[in-house]
Amino acid sequence: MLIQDATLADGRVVDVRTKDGTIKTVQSGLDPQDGERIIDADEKLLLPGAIDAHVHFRQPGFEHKETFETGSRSAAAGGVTTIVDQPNTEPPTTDGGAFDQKARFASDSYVDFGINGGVTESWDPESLLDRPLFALGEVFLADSTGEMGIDLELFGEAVAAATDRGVPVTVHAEDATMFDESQQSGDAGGIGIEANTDLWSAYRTAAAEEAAIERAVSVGQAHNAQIHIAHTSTPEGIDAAVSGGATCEVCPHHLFLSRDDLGSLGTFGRMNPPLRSEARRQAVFEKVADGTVDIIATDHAPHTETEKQQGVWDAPSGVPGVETMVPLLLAAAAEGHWSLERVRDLTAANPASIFGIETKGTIEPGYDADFALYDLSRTEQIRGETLHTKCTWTPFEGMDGIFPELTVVRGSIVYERNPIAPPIDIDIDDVDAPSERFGDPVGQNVRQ
Ligand SMILES: NC(=O)N[C@@H](CC(=O)O)C(=O)O
Ligand SMILES: [Zn+2]
Ligand SMILES: [Zn+2]
Repeated sequence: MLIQDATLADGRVVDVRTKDGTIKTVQSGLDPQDGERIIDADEKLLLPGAIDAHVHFRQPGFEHKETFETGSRSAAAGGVTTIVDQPNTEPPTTDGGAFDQKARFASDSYVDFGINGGVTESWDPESLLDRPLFALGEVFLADSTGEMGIDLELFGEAVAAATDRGVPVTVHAEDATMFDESQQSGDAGGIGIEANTDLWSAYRTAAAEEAAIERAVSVGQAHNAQIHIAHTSTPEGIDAAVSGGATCEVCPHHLFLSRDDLGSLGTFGRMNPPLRSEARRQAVFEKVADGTVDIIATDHAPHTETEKQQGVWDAPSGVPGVETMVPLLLAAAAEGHWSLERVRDLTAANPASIFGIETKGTIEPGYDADFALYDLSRTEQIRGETLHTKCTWTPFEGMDGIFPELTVVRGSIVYERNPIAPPIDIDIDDVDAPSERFGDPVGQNVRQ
C-alpha cells in the first residue's frame, strides 16, 4: 500500500509505503510500484492508530451490551486500531481458563487487542499471570460494574505478584469508605434522563478518588511496581498519581462533560468515577492540554438504553466512547485547544510506550502499519444512531467530532468511510448517510 501526500501530526507532508503489515518507508516523492494499492491522502491528516487502553467489550457474559465484533467495528470507525479489554465479564477474567476463553472470543476483533486480567478473592494468580496479559487490571479498589472491589491487603498481594512477572497494574481508584452516604436520602427524581444523577456525583466524592490514588501509588512504590491509574476524574487525583510515580489516564467524558450536563443526561451520565464540577472538569482539561496527563482512554462501558432507564441508584454505571474519542479530541484541536501532536501522543505514542507495545503508536519505518486518515475540514455532529457500538446512545450526542475516512490495521483496511468503489449491491443514491465499508476482522493479541 502506498499512501501519497499525507500530512503527519507534526505538519510534514509525506508518502507512506507499507509492506506485509509494516511501515516500510516514510518520505515524500515515492514512486508507485507494480500492483501496489495507492491511496491519495490529498494532504489529509494521518495519525497513528489510537490505542484505547480501557474498554469493556462485555464478552463473555453480557453479549446483549457489546461483543468483540461490534465493539471493534466501533473502534475501527473511530480510528482506534488497538483496544484493551477489561476483566469484569462473566466469568471474570481472573484465571488462565477465563483468559483463554476470552482470547478465543477476541479473535472476532477487527482491530488488535490486549486482554487484562482481574483480581478477586477467588482469583488464581498462578494460571492468570502465566498468560500473555496486557496488564493486571483494572484492579477495582471500590465496587463498580461487576462488583469486583477488593481490599488493600489483596491489592498489595496482587501488585507484588504482577511486579514479579514484570506486568503493569492498572487501578480503579476510589475509596468506598469515603463515599457520602447522606446523598442516598436526597431527592432521586425520576428514571433515565429524569433522574437526579447529581446525587451520584455527590455520593462518590472527589476526595474518595484522591485518597484511593494516594494509597495505590504508595503500595506501588513499596513494591517498585508499574502503576497506571485508570479514569482519573479530578485534578487532585491526577496530581496524586503523577507525584506518586504512576501514570494516569483521562476519559473523554471527564474531559468534555461535567455535573452541569447531568440535567439533560440523567442516568446516561452515571459512571464511575462520576462526572465532576465544571471547575474540576476545566482543571482536568488543562492538565490534558499541558501534557501532565499521560493518555486518553475511553472506559467504553456500554449498557442498553433500557438498562439505563432506571432511577439514579439502580441504573448501571458506564458510558460508551471508543468511537468518539479521537473525533472529539480532533474537533477540540481544530478549535485550538491543543495541538495535533498532543492528540497523537495521548492516544498512540504514550499508551504504546507506557505499556511496552514496541511495534505500535508511531508512523515510522519498522512499526506496524496502523493508522487512520482524517479530513480536518469535516467536523460533524456526533449522533448515537450512526455509531457502530451495540449501544444505541452516546453521552456526546450533538457535540462536534472529526471521524476517520480510513482506518488501517497492520496494512489491512478495516474501515473505509467513502469507499472509492462502492459495493455493487448498493445504489449510492438510495443511501442518505455516507456509504462505508468494513474489511475483515484481522485483530491479533498485541502480546504473544
Ligand atoms: N466506569 C463505569 O462506570 N463502568 C465500567 C466499570 C469501570 O470501569 O469502573 C463498566 O464496566 O460498566
Ligand atoms: Zn473503573
Ligand atoms: Zn473500566
